[in-house]
Amino acid sequence: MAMLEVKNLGISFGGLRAVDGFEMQIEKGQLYGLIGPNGAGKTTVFNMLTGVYKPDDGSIVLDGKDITGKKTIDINKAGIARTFQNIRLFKDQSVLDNVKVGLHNHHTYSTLTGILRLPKYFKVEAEMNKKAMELLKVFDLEDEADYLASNLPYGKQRKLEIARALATEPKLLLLDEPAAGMNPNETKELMDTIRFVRDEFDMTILLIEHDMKLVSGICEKLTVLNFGQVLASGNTSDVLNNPQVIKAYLGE
Ligand SMILES: Nc1ncnc2c1ncn2[C@@H]1O[C@H](COP(=O)(O)OP(=O)(O)OP(=O)(O)O)[C@@H](O)[C@H]1O
Repeated sequence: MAMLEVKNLGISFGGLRAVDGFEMQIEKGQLYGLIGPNGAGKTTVFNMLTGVYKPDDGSIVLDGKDITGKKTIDINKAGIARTFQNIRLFKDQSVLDNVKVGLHNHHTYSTLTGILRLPKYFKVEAEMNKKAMELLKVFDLEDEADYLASNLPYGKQRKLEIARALATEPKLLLLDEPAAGMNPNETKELMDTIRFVRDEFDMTILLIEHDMKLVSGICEKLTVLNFGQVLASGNTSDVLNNPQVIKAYLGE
């Protein structure tokens, strides 16, 4: 069974058919890329996968469970986590607290327990601190646990965003232009991080990216969107050598 199976997905904004007849199948553990020119509909696909937009047509099945049209919070609980094109951390909170926000999906106590500081509160908090520190260690961020998120350099903020997404224990991780605004060294390090996350967490990853070096370097499969429709999909090297793809996108 595929980890993600998308069939005939479509959405319109007023008269604009932003995504039409979109299909995609991602197997467990795959590193999959969604590429295409500006305005092709890539982020709109992410927004439908994560419940930000409700699709007009089609179906989205995650690990055998139909999640089409569900709310963002329920989709996250079902197992999809994402990062954004523009980093969206809680900038005034510590690095540690940013990861703990993600952990709240699975570690909970009632509001009353929190207010009254009942024993369960301390137990759950201690567990969350331990788990969050473990995740920060994986990303080499443990020394900065008490820093404000906004004080981290750009590349580390990206890592922290990925760590926070992983804290929700997703089955599928969506990365929206993770290399945006990065210099070549930061991009190289990011590629290592993404590969590491896939291997270490046995994670399935779908990413949107314009940086062809990153795409050809780490993605095993690609889908190309053009004017809201799938132009090509398949193995990365086949897709990147497809004359239609070169004409519509790579030849720009
Ligand atoms: N909420 C909305 N209301 C109206 N139009 C929208 C909305 N969201 C997206 N669109 C339109 O849908 C089309 C696809 O946009 P989208 O942001 O998905 O493209 P993209 O492939 O992610 O582009 P980029 O690579 O520039 O990020 C665009 O024409 C965009 O203007």
